[in-house]
Amino acid sequence: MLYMVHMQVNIPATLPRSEADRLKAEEKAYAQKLQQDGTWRHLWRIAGQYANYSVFDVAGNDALHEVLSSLPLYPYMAISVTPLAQHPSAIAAN
Ligand SMILES: O=C(O)C[C@H]1C=CC(=O)O1
Repeated sequence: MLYMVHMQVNIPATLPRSEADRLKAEEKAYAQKLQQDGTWRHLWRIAGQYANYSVFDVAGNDALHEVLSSLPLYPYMAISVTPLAQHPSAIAAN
């Protein structure tokens, strides 16, 4: 199943820079692994925001929750999820 996910990152100013940098590096490595294995299909920065729109391809709600809650930056994210269905006028099979 495909899900569009909006992630807004809110790292508190009280978190030490070294810890924030470590979490960002771990997040990048994990995000790239998930892109390589096809789970994280799209990752787009929202211009002007520390936020992204992503598309995930996972088995269902529980699998999506497992992936999202495993993200290193998860404790500092506000996440919203939109399930996607096929559009009858789409010419591409997704
Ligand atoms: O930067 C972000 O949007 C948050 C998160 C998503 C991928 C990644 O590397 O960090």
